[in-house]
Amino acid sequence: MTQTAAASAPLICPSILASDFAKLGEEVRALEAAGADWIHVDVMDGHFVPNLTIGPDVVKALRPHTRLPFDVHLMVAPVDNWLEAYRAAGADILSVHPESGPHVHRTLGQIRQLGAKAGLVFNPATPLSVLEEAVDLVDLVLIMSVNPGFGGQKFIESSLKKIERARAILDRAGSKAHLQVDGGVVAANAGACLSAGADALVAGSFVFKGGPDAYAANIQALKAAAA
Ligand SMILES: O=C(CO)[C@@H](O)[C@H](O)COP(=O)(O)O
Ligand SMILES: [Fe+2]
Repeated sequence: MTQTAAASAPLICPSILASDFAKLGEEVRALEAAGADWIHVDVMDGHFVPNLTIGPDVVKALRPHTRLPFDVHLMVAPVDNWLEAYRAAGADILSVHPESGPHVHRTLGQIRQLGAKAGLVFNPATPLSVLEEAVDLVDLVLIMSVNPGFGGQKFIESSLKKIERARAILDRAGSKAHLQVDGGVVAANAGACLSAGADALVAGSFVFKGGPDAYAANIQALKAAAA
């Protein structure tokens, strides 16, 4: 098992999909105050995944509420025509699925040309062979530990082996890309994700449970998993 990236404190990336949508600005401010590292924004188009969520205008409206990076997970197909709008709205990281367009190599290049960090996302049944071909083009690899579309799902255990395999590919290539896990992440499996080689954890339901007064403790519980 490789430990390269997991040795330091993990990046905690709360997914605002689990927040109170009537108070999004407040929620983002509360997450920053509670010690979040990135704000994970799940963009769903009702086509690539069976849910519909956050457009670029919402990202733009949230931008003044925090200095934390916006980590935008695009579950949209075709995705290319949306990159510029989300970048202009204030996205710092734009992550795309290989299935969301015919030319993922070009898409990743476009994201970097826009001045954003480029992320590549792997669904549970998507093989990592694409990463072998695109490793030099990515700043972030996201392993989905649920099938995308909804928060609150159960962590798929076989994701741990996939995190290990992704870590091996990144290390072999000498890549400094972040390795992020998304879906069903809770304190009880966070340590295993980090031991497998992840350095960034997305968590929605776990961070938001208990309301704003509990955010700091919930984030701390995930960070403590690194120990
Ligand atoms: O991308 C997705 C789901 O498609 C995720 O970011 C979830 O929104 C994470 O929520 P939890 O599984 O932690 O509740
Ligand atoms: Fe996500």
